[in-house]
Amino acid sequence: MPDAPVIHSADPSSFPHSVLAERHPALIRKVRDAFPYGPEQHRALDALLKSAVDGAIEPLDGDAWWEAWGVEEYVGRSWFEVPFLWSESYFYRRLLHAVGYFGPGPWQGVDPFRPFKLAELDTPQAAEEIAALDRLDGLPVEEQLQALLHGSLWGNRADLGFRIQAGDEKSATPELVADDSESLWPLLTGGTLVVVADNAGRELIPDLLLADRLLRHDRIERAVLHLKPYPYYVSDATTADLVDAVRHLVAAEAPVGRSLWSALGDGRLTLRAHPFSCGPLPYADMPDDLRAEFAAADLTIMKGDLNYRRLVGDRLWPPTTPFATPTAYFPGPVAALRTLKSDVIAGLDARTEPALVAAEGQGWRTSGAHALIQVRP
Ligand SMILES: O=P(O)(O)OC[C@@]1(O)O[C@H](CO)[C@@H](O)[C@@H]1O
Repeated sequence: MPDAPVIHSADPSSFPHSVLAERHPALIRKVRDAFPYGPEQHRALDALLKSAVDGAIEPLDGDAWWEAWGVEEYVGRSWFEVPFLWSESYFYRRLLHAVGYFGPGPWQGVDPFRPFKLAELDTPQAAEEIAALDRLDGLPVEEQLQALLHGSLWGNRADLGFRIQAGDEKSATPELVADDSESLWPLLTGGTLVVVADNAGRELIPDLLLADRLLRHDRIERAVLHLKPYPYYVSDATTADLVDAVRHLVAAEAPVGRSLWSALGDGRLTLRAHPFSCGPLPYADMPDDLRAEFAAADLTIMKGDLNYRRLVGDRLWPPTTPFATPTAYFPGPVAALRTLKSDVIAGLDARTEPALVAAEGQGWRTSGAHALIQVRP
């Protein structure tokens, strides 16, 4: 595979630098304000705040996965010197340690982001997504599925980490910078669809609506939903968030709630929470068991910005690099549904990037105003 520079955070004018220097401290303060933590956690959060801005990577004692993922190699180096993908992921691990998530103790398993995720389920926008389902029923199946695909795509804007920093961007240039959806439908002919989920709440609900319709119309026999094994990037969906979402749909008396409940019960919809889903590495480095799962699927859909970074590698590709190039290693057909919230991009045609730059400078890469559907059959 051709190489492109790995993204780091050292340049103070860069997007990754702003995530480490601004987004992470703001998030620590937000989490601290949301819970009546004790003195031990306050001390640990203060220490993390200091470390994240001007400290060095410390060991994560007794954490076998992180030892395998290179923590030893980076110990003692500045957070800003190591790959951006790695240091961000490490930040979330450290934040969970600071609040006692891994225990033992009374705060073990208490998700520090849960209040923010739950609030999302009660927004008017979430209610509108459910109400819109009734209007879909009268449409031809193809149109229903296309509408739900777009719902799942744009649901990715509902990312709480991103909204700690960003405004509500509007764009003058076309919203979809790449759209391979025509190559996606022929891959859904009755087999297994893997969805590697991203955010809970307003992104997970449309993902579930799409999976339910595909099952109902026999476009797939089985869906496998990959969730995070622990809280991550603020709003990433865990099993607890999936349960909240399905219970929310049932409580709203939307028939899809019961339909999902029974699909979970009879195995047409199954859940996974692989440790690598919270790993700091690109999917090119995935372990063999995960590779075998993706290889067995008829299609894997990667949701969201972080999964895109991990799929193509967190590198500054020339934007016209074909999507098939950095995804060539992936063991089966793969699609990315993503709103653009970081510098990484591949698979644009020759006219798109100059048009975006002329209209918006480099802001189009990170504003969340644009999205893509890319497929490598
Ligand atoms: O994966 P998601 O939820 O779509 O986005 C995650 C995100 O907000 O976090 C990173 C910066 O903190 C970027 O990759 C991206 O903007």
